[in-house]
Amino acid sequence: MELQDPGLLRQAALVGGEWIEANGAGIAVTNPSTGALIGYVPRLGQAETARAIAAAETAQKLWARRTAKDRADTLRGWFNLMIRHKEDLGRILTAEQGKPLAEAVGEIAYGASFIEWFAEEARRVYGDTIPGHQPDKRILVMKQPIGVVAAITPWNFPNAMITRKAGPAFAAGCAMVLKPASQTPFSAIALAVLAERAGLPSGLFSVITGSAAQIGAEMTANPVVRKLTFTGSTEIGIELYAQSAKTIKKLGLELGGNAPFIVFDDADLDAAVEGALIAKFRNNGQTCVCANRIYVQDGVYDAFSEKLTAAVARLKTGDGFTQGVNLGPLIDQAAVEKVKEHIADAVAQGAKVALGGQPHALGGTFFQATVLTDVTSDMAVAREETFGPIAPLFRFAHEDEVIAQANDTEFGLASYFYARDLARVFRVSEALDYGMVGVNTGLISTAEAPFGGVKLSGLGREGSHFGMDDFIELKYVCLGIA
Ligand SMILES: NC(=O)C1=CN([C@@H]2O[C@H](COP(=O)(O)OP(=O)(O)OC[C@H]3O[C@@H](n4cnc5c(N)ncnc54)[C@H](O)[C@@H]3O)[C@@H](O)[C@H]2O)C=CC1
Ligand SMILES: O=C(O)[C@H](O)CS(=O)(=O)O
Repeated sequence: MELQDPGLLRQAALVGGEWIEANGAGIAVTNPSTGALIGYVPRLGQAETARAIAAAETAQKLWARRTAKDRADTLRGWFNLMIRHKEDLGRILTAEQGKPLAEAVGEIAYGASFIEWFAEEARRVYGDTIPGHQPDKRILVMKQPIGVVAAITPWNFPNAMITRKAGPAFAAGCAMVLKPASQTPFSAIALAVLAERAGLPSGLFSVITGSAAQIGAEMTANPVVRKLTFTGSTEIGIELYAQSAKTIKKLGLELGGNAPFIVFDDADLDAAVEGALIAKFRNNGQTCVCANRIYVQDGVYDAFSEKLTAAVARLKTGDGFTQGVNLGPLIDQAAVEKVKEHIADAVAQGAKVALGGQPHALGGTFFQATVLTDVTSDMAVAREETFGPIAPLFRFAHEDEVIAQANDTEFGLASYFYARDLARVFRVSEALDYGMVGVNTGLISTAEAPFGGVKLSGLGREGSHFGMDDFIELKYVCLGIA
């Protein structure tokens, strides 16, 4: 891989301030576009995780004693390095995850924005004084870092899902032990290389590669870990939630989604098509906030369907390093099988393939961008998160009908709708049972806003000033001044 700074691609893990080299063994990391070997990372487990947690406990105490300004300055230095190296970080990300290079570099900027945002938030963690309940009492409320944080992150945003956690954690004065996804560890390792260069103290940030079950077991059982923050499937989130019960950890869970995307009769159709393209096809449909179900009101169904199909037909699928490619490969063969199953199930129940529907001629894990029409709520694609490039169109007649359909899921992460009537905008925003609502936009994720869901989509919020709270404990001090 051609990098301006080859030192960013390290075949090693960072354990308590010490680099453990893979030395040509361990977990092989391959390019999902070509199958080519990128390199190896060490196959570590419980012992190394325990060592990293112990080092984090020591480093965190010293880090928390620094001034907020000092922590902010270090984080800003990390941000500056991420931006300076964003092309290299993007190339590493495209190589191991597959998304088009422009989109990968965009993720680096998005990921860096969390470090920038929380460098600023670090200096605004304010406590409270409250009028005493007795003449000789004074009440203080202190905000202190929760301590050692364990983080487990997914392959689909191998940079931003880490910084969305590391930013507030380090800003608050915490330490972090991270297990990245085995498919995309090099993006995490490159972040650790830059964190060291930025002056993050040794042991404060560890990146452990290896057995997810063993590493996760230590993270959830070790009482030194006071918070676990996880982004990934609901299935694994539930497992980790249960594993954390015995040590009563604070949990941050960013889990699966099943986002509805609703187009009302009064929508701006061209804007709705543009919004549907980004909400559905960003990262080739491999995001938890992707539009999973597209509901179109009767009066505009045919026009919207025609416009969307024409726009999707213009999307180019291919290797993320090829100029002009919009959609990369799916992450693995299992993802391809799930897309095929959803299409086969829908067609068997009466849906029609308006575009695509087949594995791409490029082979491997490339799949045609697909538009399905006449989709109904009985089909698997309506109930399960596809995590791939299928745009299923559902027809509806009335507002209350589509709200009921949109909310008929155990997930509650992102939702979207296009309408111009102001009363409708408020009615529908309030009625959708989701953590996030995009109105007349298909792209809502930003460091300034609280990202997160309800129901089986998780717990807590990441980003915005709310994002600091998840890494802070409140301490009530009752002062007797008699
Ligand atoms: N809500 C959100 O922000 C996001 C949700 N997701 C969801 O995750 C799924 C796709 O991402 P994946 O990475 O395949 O999810 P996944 O849940 O299989 O893996 C996520 C992370 O958990 C680790 N992991 C897996 N089993 C584990 C165990 N037993 N103990 C400890 N760690 C374990 C994996 O190695 C990876 O690092 C989709 O359902 C998607 O919706 C993915 C990204 C963001
Ligand atoms: O992992 C994901 O899907 C991200 O949470 C989506 S986003 O934050 O990049 O929108």
